[in-house]
Amino acid sequence: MRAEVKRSIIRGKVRAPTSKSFGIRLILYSLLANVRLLNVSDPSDDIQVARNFVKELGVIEEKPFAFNKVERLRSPSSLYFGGSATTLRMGIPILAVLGGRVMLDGDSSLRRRPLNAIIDALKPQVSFSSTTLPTIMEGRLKTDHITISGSESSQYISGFIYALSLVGGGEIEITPPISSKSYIYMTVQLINSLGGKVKIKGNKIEVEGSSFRDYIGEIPGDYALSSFYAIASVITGGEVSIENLYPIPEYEGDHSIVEILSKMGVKTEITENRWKVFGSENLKGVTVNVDSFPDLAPSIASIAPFADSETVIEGTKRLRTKESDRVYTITSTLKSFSVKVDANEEQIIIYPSAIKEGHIECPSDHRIAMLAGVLSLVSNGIIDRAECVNKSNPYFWKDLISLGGNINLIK
Ligand SMILES: O=C(O)C1=C[C@@H](OP(=O)(O)O)[C@@H](O)[C@H](O)C1
Ligand SMILES: C=C(OP(=O)(O)O)C(=O)O
Repeated sequence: MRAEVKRSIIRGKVRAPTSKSFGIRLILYSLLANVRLLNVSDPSDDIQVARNFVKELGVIEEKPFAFNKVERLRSPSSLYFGGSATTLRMGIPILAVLGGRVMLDGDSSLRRRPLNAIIDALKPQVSFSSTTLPTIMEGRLKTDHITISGSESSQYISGFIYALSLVGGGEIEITPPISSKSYIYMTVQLINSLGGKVKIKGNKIEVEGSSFRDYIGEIPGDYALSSFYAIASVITGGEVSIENLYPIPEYEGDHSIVEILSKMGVKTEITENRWKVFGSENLKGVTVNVDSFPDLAPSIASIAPFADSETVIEGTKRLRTKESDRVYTITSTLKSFSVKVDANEEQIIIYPSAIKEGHIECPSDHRIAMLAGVLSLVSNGIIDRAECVNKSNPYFWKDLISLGGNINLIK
């Protein structure tokens, strides 16, 4: 699908897209208790992957997104994870405690992404035929003390919290540096809010056996995905109100985008579950390390060219192993819109620029299409393979159109 985007003013009210991270966690929680999700009508690709995963393990979906926990989970012989590294890397620890022999695979994007840390952590009890997908995983994890590197992905650690909750508890020792910490906090807070007993003690996480409460409720809104709507309103001279978000917790995370944009000069107001954005007098560049919340890099890159000073995105090393090599795809997308940008191993530097019409093909990375879509609302632009946004937010183009976006979608 091609999205032809013309200069627009983005303004109005919109419901936040549901959070991919919370959504996957809540679906995986059906391995521990019954789950009823009340606000999923058109699931994203990654939510669909998580839904299929729990059903392959034996969870019963009584009706759409109404999951019944089962006493005895099964070990499937093959599983397909699409492009969802969160479901894959949280799923591997769960499969390890269940034991068995299973072929794991994913799409071409997921096949490029590393699994070294989890393979090292599980040997010799669990073996893998390859260090990337497709791979055959065989064996069972018998120990309740795991040591794993924290520098590749936090998703493994979130997965072990679920896995140890399944088998009555244990301890995770994380070898520093610990990246994407905010997602570990998200997992701990969610599990503890539902009856779990998980404690973070320095670089160790203690998981106690527990009885878990059922979850009946919505998937909270996603700040990182909503930030594209907020930024689109700022750079096109509009105002938006984004509903159905969660109250900002004390730990940093995707919700830190609100503070980052405020520091750049964006006028915002946060109430209980609503994020109101009122434009900005003038935008200032910002220096921000994204190691704890890497998904914000494309969002920050979409507003940075409009600031009157340079923006430095630090902690970018692990962006190379996301759905695309995001150091390359962020810089090449910005350059296709005539933005002045530099990059090295640790940083992306974006300079004030007068952007011009751009044209990209989505590089199998939903957030890069969103970056290009937002820039195009100022300079005109074309995004081919625009359906790639469905990985996390199938409403992206429709929401922008409902907010005044002059966008033509050509199948
Ligand atoms: O746990 C999660 O929900 C996520 C963790 C992050 O990955 P890493 O921990 O690999 O950085 C993030 O990039 C991903 O989009 C979602
Ligand atoms: C990296 C991302 O997702 P995942 O790791 O789940 O593929 C993302 O949503 O930007």
